[in-house]
Amino acid sequence: MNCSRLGQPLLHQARYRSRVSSSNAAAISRCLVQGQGPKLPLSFSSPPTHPALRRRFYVQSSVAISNTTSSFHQQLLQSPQAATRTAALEPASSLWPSRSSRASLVPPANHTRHFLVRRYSQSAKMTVNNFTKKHKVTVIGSGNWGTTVAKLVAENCAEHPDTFEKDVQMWVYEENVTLPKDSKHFDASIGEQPQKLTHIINTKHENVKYLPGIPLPHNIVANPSLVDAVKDSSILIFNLPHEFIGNICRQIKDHIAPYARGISCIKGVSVTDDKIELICNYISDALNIYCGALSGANIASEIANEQWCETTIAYNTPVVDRRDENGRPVANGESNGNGGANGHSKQLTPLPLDYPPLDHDEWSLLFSRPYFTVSMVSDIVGVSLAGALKNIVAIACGYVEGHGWNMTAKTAVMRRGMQETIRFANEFFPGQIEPRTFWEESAGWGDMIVSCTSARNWRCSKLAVERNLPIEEVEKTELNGQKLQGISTTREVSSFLRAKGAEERYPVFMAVERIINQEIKVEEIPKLFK
Ligand SMILES: NC(=O)c1ccc[n+]([C@@H]2O[C@H](COP(=O)([O-])OP(=O)(O)OC[C@H]3O[C@@H](n4cnc5c(N)ncnc54)[C@H](O)[C@@H]3O)[C@@H](O)[C@H]2O)c1
Ligand SMILES: O=P(O)(O)OC[C@H](O)CO
Repeated sequence: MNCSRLGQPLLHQARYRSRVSSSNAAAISRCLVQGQGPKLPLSFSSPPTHPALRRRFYVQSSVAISNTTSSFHQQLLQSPQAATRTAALEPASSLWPSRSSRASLVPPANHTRHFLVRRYSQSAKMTVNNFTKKHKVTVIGSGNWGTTVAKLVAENCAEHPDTFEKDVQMWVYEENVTLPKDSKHFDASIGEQPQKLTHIINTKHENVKYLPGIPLPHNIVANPSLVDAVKDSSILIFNLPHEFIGNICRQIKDHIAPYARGISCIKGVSVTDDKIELICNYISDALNIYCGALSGANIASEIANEQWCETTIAYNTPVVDRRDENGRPVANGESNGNGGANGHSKQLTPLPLDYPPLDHDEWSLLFSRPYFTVSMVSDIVGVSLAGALKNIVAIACGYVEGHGWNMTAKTAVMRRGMQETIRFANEFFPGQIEPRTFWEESAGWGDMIVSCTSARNWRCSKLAVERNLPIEEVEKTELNGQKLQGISTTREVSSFLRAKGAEERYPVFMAVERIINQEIKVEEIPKLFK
C-alpha cells in the first residue's frame, strides 16, 4: 500500500472512525493515494483526533457546506492556506455540519474528488460496524432544563442510531398533576382527577408541569424508578437542582454500570464547613465514575423552542478511555486512574471497547443541535464555578433593578461579580482554571449576561424588591415547582467564605446573602462595595 507518511495514520483514522472493513479501507487508501500524500483530501464521518488531520477535516467539512455562501467558504476558495488557519482556530461545532445535513450536501463542482472519497467511506460505514454496543442514555431530572436537555439529546439519539440507543430514559421525580380544563390534553372522561406526571409525559409527550407547550420526541421514556432508569446506561446526564444530588447518588450508587460516564448540567456547588466541591466532582467521587460539566448561557424555554444558543461542555477524557488511531486503549494495565482529569484519584473502570469511544467528538454529537452550538473544553473547574457563582450575581442584579436602578448599576454589579468569581476560582482552586473560559466561553461572560438580564434568579429577586417580599416567597408563587439555585448557592458560598475568613474579598457575594436574609437594603450596596 503506497501511503504517504501522513496518509498512513490518516488511513488508520479512516478505518477506525469510519468503522470500515480492511477491504474497504484498502479501497479508501487507493482514493487517498490518488489524492497525493500530504495534500490529499480527507473523508471522515466525525472529526479525527490527530490535530493535523483535524484541521483538514474542518476544511473539508467547510467545503461540504459550501453551497451556503459562508464567508469561510469564500476564504477557502480564495486562499486555502488562510482558510486552514481559520479552521484550526474555529471550534469544531461551527465548521462541522450535522451528519444529517452532510448526507444531503451537494458537492461544489471543483471539489468532486473530495466527495468521491466521502461517499465511499460513508457507504462502507453503513455496511460494517465494529462496535457491538451502542450508548444508552439516561437523563436524571425532568425539570425545566432537564426536560429540555432530554429533548435535544433524544433528537440526536434518533438521528445517530449507530452510536446511541434510540430510546432515552428520563428519570422523573413522580408527582400528581391535574390538567386544567383549558389544556389541550384535558380528557373529559378523566376530568380534573390528578394523573401521574410520568403517565402524562409518556402518553401526551409533553412535560405539562415543567416545560408546558413543548412537544417532546416520542423516544423519551419518562421513568419514575431511578434505579430502573439508570440500569445499563453508559451515559448519565445529571440535570436537577443541586440540593438533590446527594440523595440521587446514594440511591443509584450500586445500580449503575461501573463504566458509565456522566455530564452534569447542574449549576451549583457542594459545601461542607470549609470544604467546597464542584457538583461534577461530587458525582465522580460518590459514584466512582468520571463526570464532566455542561454550562452556558442557556434559558431552557428558549432552547426548548429551538431558538439558537451556545453552550460549553468541559470533559477530560479519562486515561483509561483514551484510544489510539486504531481504536486501541492508550493506557497500559498499570495506569487505571483518570489521569487527574478532574481531581478524582480513584480507579476507574474503563469504557469497554465494544462501545464507541466517549471523547469530545461523541459528546458533541450527543448534545449539538442546529439550535444548540456546543463548544468542547477541558476546564472542568472554570465551567462549573462560572455556572454556579453567576446565580449569586444574577440575584444581585435583580435586586438592583427592582430597586429602580438600571443598566449602569447592573453592569457595575456584573463586572464586580465576575471579578469575584475569577478571584474565587483562583483562590480556592489555584492553578485549576483557564482564564479564557470566563472571557471567551458561553459558560463565562455569556451566562453572566443572560442570567443577570432575563433568567429566573434575576426575575424573582427583582419581583422580591418590587413586592417587598422574601425571594423564597416569590419562588413559591411564581415558579410552579421550579427551583432557584441562587438562594442556596449564596448561603453555601457565604458560609464557606466565613469559614475561610475571606468575606472581605467578596463583597458582592456577601451582600446578596445579607439582602436575602433581609439584614440590609439594596440601597446600601454601593457603600458595601467600597
Ligand atoms: N431552567 C433553566 O433555564 C436552566 C438552564 C441552565 C441550567 N439550569 C440548571 O439545571 C439544573 C436543573 O434545573 P431545572 O430547571 O431542570 O429544574 P427546575 O427548576 O425545573 O426544578 C424542579 C425539578 O426538581 C424536581 N424535584 C423536586 N423535588 C425533588 C426531590 N426531592 N428530589 C429530586 N428532584 C426533585 C422536580 O420534579 C423538577 O423536576 C439546575 O442546577 C439549574 O441551575 C437550568
Ligand atoms: O433561570 P436561572 O436563573 O436558573 O438561570 C438559567 C440558566 O442558568 C441561564 O444560563
